[in-house]
Amino acid sequence: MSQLSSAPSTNIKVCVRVRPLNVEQPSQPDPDLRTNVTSIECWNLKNNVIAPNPDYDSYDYQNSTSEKSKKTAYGFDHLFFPVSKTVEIYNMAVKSIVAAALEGYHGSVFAYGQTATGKTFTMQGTADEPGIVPLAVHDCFSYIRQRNGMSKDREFLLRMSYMEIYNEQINDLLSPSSLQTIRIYESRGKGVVVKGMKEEVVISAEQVFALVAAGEAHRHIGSTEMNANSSRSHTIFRLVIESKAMNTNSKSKVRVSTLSLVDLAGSESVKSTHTSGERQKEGKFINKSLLTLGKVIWKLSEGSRKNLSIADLAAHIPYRDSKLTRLLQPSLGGNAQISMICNVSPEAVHVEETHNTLKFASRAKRIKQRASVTEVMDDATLLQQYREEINALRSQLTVLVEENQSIQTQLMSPGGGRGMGGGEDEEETQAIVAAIHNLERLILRNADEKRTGRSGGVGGSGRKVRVTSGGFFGSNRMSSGGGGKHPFFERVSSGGSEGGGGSFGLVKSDGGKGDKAAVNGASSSPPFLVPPTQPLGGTPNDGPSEAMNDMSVLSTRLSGVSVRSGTPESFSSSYLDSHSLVNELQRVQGLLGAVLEKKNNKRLSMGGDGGTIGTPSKFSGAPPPPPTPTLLKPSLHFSSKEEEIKHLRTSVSQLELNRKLAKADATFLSQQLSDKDDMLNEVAMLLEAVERHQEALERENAELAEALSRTQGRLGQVEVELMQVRGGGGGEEMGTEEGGGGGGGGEEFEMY
Ligand SMILES: Nc1ncnc2c1ncn2[C@@H]1O[C@H](COP(=O)(O)OP(=O)(O)OP(=O)(O)O)[C@@H](O)[C@H]1O
Repeated sequence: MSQLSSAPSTNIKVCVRVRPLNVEQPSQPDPDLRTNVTSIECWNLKNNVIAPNPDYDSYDYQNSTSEKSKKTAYGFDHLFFPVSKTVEIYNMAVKSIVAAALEGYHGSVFAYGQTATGKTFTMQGTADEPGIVPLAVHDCFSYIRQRNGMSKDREFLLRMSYMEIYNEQINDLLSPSSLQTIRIYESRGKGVVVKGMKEEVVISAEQVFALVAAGEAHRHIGSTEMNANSSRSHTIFRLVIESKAMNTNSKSKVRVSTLSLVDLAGSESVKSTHTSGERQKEGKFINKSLLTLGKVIWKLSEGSRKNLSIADLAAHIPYRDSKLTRLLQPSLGGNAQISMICNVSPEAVHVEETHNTLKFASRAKRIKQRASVTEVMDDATLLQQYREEINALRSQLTVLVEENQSIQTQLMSPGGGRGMGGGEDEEETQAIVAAIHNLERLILRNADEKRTGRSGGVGGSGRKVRVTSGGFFGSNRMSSGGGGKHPFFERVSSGGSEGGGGSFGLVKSDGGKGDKAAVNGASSSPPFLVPPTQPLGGTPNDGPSEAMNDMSVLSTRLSGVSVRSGTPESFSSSYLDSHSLVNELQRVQGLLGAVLEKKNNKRLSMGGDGGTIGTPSKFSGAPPPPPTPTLLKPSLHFSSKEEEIKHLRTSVSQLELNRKLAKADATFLSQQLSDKDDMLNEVAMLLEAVERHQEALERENAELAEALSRTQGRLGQVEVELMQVRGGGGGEEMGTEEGGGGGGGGEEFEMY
């Protein structure tokens, strides 16, 4: 693995979005709020600064807010007023991260804030106002179609996963019924690895939306007094992006990056949400993990302030204290471009929560990151595997075509049995062509306009397109709100799936027809608009023709390939545990093997010359075609029947031997595979033990550090007291953790 280029060290980009007071009837005192100044309840918003409104005179506010809070102002990279649209936030704070992710830099976007402040509204959006996730997904695909920037003349393979952390348990939203347990472990060289998460190879924005919509049906949502559709879990949508230069040899380096879009559950107090029972339990888990995230952010910001190196810092950051921070460790750990969108409510009743969010945001703003492009030269990248398989299939095709031609020539020659078997040959050849085509269509290219569709990106000038509705969110098992929480994805989902367990066209193989329908969004349900400007309407990659699709199961099974992977949160190179892919390829190869065998037999019966038939690919699950039994060769002459029978027997036993060898090979290989699995399990167990040990050591360390800092604090106090006793007084105020300082531009506010 090599780090190609490193971006300069930058601070996390932090912006704050103030939600409207009343979303049903948004009325604002000032029509031009975006760049102007306004007061909303107890807050003054001015450009990128949010400060308490000294004139706000409610009794509750005056009595419930500390004097210090009333005088603390906060400044950010961007402050979005209640009238701001999500697309503005996207353009300002997220778009560049998406572009960088496609160029090889890891990127993460978080929505953070108190419950009901609009995190999900921001991340997912509605049909009228698409959120960060749909906007980013659209941009990804349109970026690939464009022919400029660092991605010029590159080919891409994208795959997505969708997960939630609910009550400290990671759930795979793409495969909710899977028995596979998801494990996070840290491995040397690979960093934090999530094992067992399903990943779907994706080729269009619509496919991603359909998958997310399917995942939404399984997300935990519940009603609280503050939010009828409150997320009870943190959700992480992630795209893994592999890309490599086109037209270079197949072993060229592959860039691997990830784009993580995180919708955190909201912090909540039992007092305001009035939860009890299950909701209260969920709330505790949410608050606990957010507290750990707060600690991690605080320590990271302190580390950046003191200019500590990432390695020095890593040992002292309590990533392991929650699944959330563990999963986010690679993003927060330095090698990613990050945007944090902090959502707040302007209501006076939530003023203290808003202060807490703003403090969190201010700390996050101090964290420095240095992202770099990761390039790997590795067979484990899916892109590399696909390319090699395509090459192997192409070689087989060439051989097959040559074989066909020679058979045809013989058939056409006088006495050659004209017209026999032509249709079958054609069918077989096309089966391989379709298999190649199906693999090819999973690889997206930016230099092939015809293949990848038309241009136009989010916020750009392309035409709007319609996809179908047909939602199934009413069946969300946790939703108490009837209509579900996420109207955008609800609407883009095509082909409803009641009860959450049905098929979603794109992911399930249904002979290719589900694929096509879902990608095209074709259905008779009423249409609606998806995020602006994405010109879809058809498959971005023109898939194989219907005729080809129908010809053979070969051609359909490879689309929508799922990979269950030990995916790298650390974006490492050798993480693919792509059993399903390999199985699929083995199956295809098996079928091709059978095709070749059939062809061989046909040729034998015609008296062909028994030449080589293709090189089996490395995934070949079928034994190589049997050697041509020489007894049938016209050149052989036997002096007697006995001699012929003897020869026949030898040939039969030779064939039997070949079969046994092939079987032994297969057994040997599968034994090796299972040994490897056992070994991996053992290593995983060992790693877990080491991890536990490390955790214990870290806890011990943390306790010692705390004791040390208490002692130092006490020492400081003693020194101050000593100075006071001596009459020196010190004069200076002791700094708090927040540090004060700054003096808010001559006003009576202190900038946090
Ligand atoms: N900027 C906004 N404009 C219009 N409506 C908004 C805005 N922000 C939030 N809302 C509305 O407020 C309600 C609560 O928003 P949302 O569910 O997104 O909050 P949340 O922060 O995700 O809450 P939780 O943490 O409980 O899941 C929703 O009905 C949403 O549509």
